[in-house]
Amino acid sequence: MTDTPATPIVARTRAELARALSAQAGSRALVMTMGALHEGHLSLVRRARELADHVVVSIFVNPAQFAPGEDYDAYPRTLDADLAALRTVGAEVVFAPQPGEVYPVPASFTLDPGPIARVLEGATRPTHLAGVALIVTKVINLVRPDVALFGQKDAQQLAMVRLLVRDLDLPVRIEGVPIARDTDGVARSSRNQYLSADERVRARALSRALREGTRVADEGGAASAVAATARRVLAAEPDVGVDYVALADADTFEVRGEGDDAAAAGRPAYLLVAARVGATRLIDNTIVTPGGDPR
Ligand SMILES: Nc1ncnc2c1ncn2[C@@H]1O[C@H](COP(=O)(O)OP(=O)(O)OP(=O)(O)O)[C@@H](O)[C@H]1O
Ligand SMILES: CC(C)(CO)[C@@H](O)C(=O)[O-]
Ligand code: BAL
Repeated sequence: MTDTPATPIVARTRAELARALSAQAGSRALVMTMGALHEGHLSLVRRARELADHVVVSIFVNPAQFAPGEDYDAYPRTLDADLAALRTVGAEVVFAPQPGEVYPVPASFTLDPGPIARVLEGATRPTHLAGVALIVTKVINLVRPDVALFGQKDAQQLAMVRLLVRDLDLPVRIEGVPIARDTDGVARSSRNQYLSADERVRARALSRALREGTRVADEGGAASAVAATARRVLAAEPDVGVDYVALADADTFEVRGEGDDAAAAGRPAYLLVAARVGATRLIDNTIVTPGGDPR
């Protein structure tokens, strides 16, 4: 008998979700997304299938994590194509609610992730990670997974989710999944759809900056030299506006400043970049281990 993956069951309400979950026995993995699925998302689902008997994917463009003026309305919504893609990787249940189902009354309760929400992504998007924390908590409570998977592309989000689970004792294991890249090095991202052909070429500067920074670290360069090299690569690309280039400790996500070279030497750190290519804001990162050479 051939095992043809079925089209996932789509639950649009909490009641439909509860019904779909009640039919599952065994362990369950959750992959949360905002849809417009690409190979990065599918790699999370494939890994989820290795880790649990059942996989639930949420598709929800979460208004709470967008500030006024950001791209909440423009964000691509492609549910039919998403379901077809999920069929190929064997996700069984898709939770795809409308905002009114998830936030049924004007919500009064908020979550403050603390200092991690105020640096880097949080400096540019001050309410973003609080909005992510809220939806992650809610969907984990609704789905009750054994394991939830998040991409390392959103490294700060992953670090924040680990803190959330630790601090609030959420009964779930968090698994990070490596960044999926296109053949030109660009990290897969739903927002890549916004790029013109010319901008798409310019977007390569982000991963190039990470590669150059990694080279400097591998040659023994100190954290400040690694960051300066990545910054130079981005500055050389026309029409690319840098929000930040930074290093953050891989364990604590403590952001390394000027003068932290000695503390950063020999410790794995995220080298993180955020930049606007035309009107599209992209992020990327890699892990480096800076040395002690200030250059
Ligand atoms: N290239 C990628 N590699 C690994 N994980 C990814 C990648 N892109 C997204 N993810 C992960 O998929 C999950 C859902 O992300 P999301 O739906 O926001 O996709 P996205 O492509 O990051 O979208 P956006 O362009 O809005 O940032 C997150 O855990 C995110 O880190
Ligand atoms: C985790 C998430 C699905 C919450 O809306 C979102 O922030 C994302 O797609 O990374
Ligand atoms: N992947 C992060 C979701 C956001 O930018 O809102």
